[in-house]
Amino acid sequence: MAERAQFAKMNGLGNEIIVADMRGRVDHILPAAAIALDHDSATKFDQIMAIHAPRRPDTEAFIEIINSDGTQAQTCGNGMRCVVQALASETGKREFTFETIAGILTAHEHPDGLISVDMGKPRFDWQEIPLAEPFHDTRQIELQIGPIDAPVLHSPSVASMGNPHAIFWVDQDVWTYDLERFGPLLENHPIFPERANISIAHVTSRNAITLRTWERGAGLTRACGSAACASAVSAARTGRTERTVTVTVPGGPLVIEWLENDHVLMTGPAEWEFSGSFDPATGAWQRDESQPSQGVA
Ligand SMILES: N[C@H](CCC[C@H](N)C(=O)O)C(=O)O
Repeated sequence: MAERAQFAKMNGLGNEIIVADMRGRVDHILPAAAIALDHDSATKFDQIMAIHAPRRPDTEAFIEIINSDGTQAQTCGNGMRCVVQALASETGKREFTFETIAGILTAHEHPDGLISVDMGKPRFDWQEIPLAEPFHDTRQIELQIGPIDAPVLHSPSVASMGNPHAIFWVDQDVWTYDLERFGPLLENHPIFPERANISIAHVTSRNAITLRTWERGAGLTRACGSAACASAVSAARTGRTERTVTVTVPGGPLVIEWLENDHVLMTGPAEWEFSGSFDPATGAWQRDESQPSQGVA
């Protein structure tokens, strides 16, 4: 059995996050441990954010992101806010620079407790999303689901926020679509060689979008920060909205700003639930006896 690591169960607008403290260790959280934690109702999660010691001197930490099916993700906006809240309460710092497998991210905590994450630049090139075949205009690609002559969802915009996203635009309430049924089919469609996060987006004004997401490797979630970013930039780029929008996901609102320097800034809350320790090899865990701090260590 590996030595136990500390974790905090948190959420970002209902996106279920485990922030795990893997600093000072050489092991990594195994897929089997992630799957075991997800199968326990108390620790059921959408992503684990594993904080490892920095690999680069200009960063606070290297963050590994693990979906509930044990696969890795390149980015997780809601999870990054949880990491910031955990480290801010541990260190008193408010500004952070992190490394993920997708690159460098910066984030800061505001005095009111909301957290902004600079999610980097969106990418729209079909090879970078990636798609399996060339589409020169990714504002709208040929893909549909449902009867051929009356598709239920069709012509999504596609974008990468480090991870792949497809956004289907609808003009009715997003809850009227059976995303639980269509999500897995679209996530695994051959057009997406690395699978994709699948969202349904309803633009309700020049500054507002309502969004539901079926996440790659995690299924239906109450919030997906990178999908909120991908839908905001895709809405602006197709002329549907301005560059600053409130994206309301099932868990609540996120403010997304597509800045002049092409970076996408996401602002929203994070919430601490409880802490414990776990075995990164098996997922066996226990709750801390006392719950004094809101940090992760
Ligand atoms: N919940 C995350 C996204 C996780 C992405 C993951 N499902 C993948 O790309 O595999 C977010 O807030 O951005």
